[in-house]
Amino acid sequence: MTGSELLVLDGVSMQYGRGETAVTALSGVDLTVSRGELVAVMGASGSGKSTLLTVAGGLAAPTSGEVVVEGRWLSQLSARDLASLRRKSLGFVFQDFNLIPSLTALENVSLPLELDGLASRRARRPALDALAAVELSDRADRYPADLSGGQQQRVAIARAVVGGRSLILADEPTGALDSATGEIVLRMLRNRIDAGAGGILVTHDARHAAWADRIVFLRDGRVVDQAASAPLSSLWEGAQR
Ligand SMILES: Nc1ncnc2c1ncn2[C@@H]1O[C@H](COP(=O)(O)OP(=O)(O)OP(=O)(O)O)[C@@H](O)[C@H]1O
Repeated sequence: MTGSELLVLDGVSMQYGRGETAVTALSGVDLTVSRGELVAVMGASGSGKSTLLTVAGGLAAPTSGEVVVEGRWLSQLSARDLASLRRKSLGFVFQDFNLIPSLTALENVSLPLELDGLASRRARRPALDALAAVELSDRADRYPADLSGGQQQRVAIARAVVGGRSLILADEPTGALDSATGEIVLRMLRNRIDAGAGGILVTHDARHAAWADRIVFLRDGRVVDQAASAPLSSLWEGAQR
């Protein structure tokens, strides 16, 4: 490792169940995500995309192989240290936003910091900064129900990066949004990555994958191809002309 890697998957395989009913969801996956890098993961339904995020985020241990987040081998961590690393280093963004309806945008973004033991008074400033970065300062006191889908997803991105969380794992974050709103959300995600985070973006949409630096294609749990996204985005731009 060179030190700029936020995430390394080294020969990661994941099997659900045992015996005849066992399903191999990932098979020998090698993947690195560095600071400032967004990697899109594409593949058919059932190809292992969500499993890859689950394993990368330390939510499940792989059957074999190693996951290294910010230089720390997840297999070597106690359950407590793993939970702490997840809270401090990782941010998840889901298709359905997953905001807490009874909390304002600001409170939703503050929550991970408060769960980490920061007094809510002290969590306010970094939470406001994170909301400003997704251009939602003026919506800080609104509840999720008063925000559009795109605004809710931008709050979710703010929550994912608040307090210097460095690795963003996004599972179809644009799935519930129309394509123009999806583009705005991806631009915000891209801005956060350019500011020094790193991320994985699972998407079915090649136009959205074009926001990434690299695209990894999964089939039956294996990485079958990798491409720089530039040719894809120029293809798309060409098609728009
Ligand atoms: N908890 C589980 N128990 C058993 N099998 C599972 C479980 N989760 C996923 N699988 C299986 O593992 C394989 C990969 O699933 P996964 O959800 O990672 O794929 P995916 O590419 O994210 O699919 P989709 O695009 O439909 O969300 C599939 O065959 C799926 O049925």
